[in-house]
Amino acid sequence: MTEMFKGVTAIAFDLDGTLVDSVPDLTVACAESLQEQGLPRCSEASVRSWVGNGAEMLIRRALAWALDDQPSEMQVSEALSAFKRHYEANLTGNSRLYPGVSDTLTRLGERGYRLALITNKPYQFVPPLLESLGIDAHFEVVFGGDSLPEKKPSPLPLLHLCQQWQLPPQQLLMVGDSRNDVDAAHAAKAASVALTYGYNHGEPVEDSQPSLVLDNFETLLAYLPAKTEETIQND
Ligand SMILES: O=C(O)COP(=O)(O)O
Ligand SMILES: [Mg+2]
Repeated sequence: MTEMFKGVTAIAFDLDGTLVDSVPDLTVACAESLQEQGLPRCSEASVRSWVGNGAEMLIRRALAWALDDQPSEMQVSEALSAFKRHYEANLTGNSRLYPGVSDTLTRLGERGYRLALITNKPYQFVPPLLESLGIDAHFEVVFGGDSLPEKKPSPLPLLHLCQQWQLPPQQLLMVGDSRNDVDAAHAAKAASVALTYGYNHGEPVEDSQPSLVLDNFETLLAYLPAKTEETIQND
């Protein structure tokens, strides 16, 4: 199984649902913003199925649920700015890294892989969240959902990273929890690992046909052995 990702030299990680269980704090911010609009508060289970396509889409889905109708653009913009205000005030109170994340990132770095973070979360929240969880130093490059003109499932962030690192996409592995990550990897012609514990709109993530499905983050280590100078040059 160590041959499976033989050509891989760089790994891009998704954030929410892959490295961190952020839904408890997203739920508070989302529920507070609905309540400010005079609407019912949403549950954590609902947010778990709405998250994954960025903050604006999360708010659109929450408003559509609370109104039982499509929201106006004015409602979206008001609820979105309320959401951002609440989320910024409490980014990590109840957000936790999944088991093994910190050690596994350290080991992968030691093994010679270049590590990047590609999330659909608005960029303004990403560096403070990574710092507060103590994992910011692992990533050479960090893209948020608004860092580039398109976000996942577009392949653009992955292709942009490859261009920046002068890497053929075949050398990139995308590790995520949702079809947005897997579809982006497929479209970029990169390999993908899908983790089953995250958020995938209530559907099994294996349906999107990733290269590999794993139940635990640290199992990645079994598939990604140390890169020697020779393998890096020959890849
Ligand atoms: O903000 C979101 O929708 C989630 O972002 P991520 O799963 O791409 O990290
Ligand atoms: Mg995710």
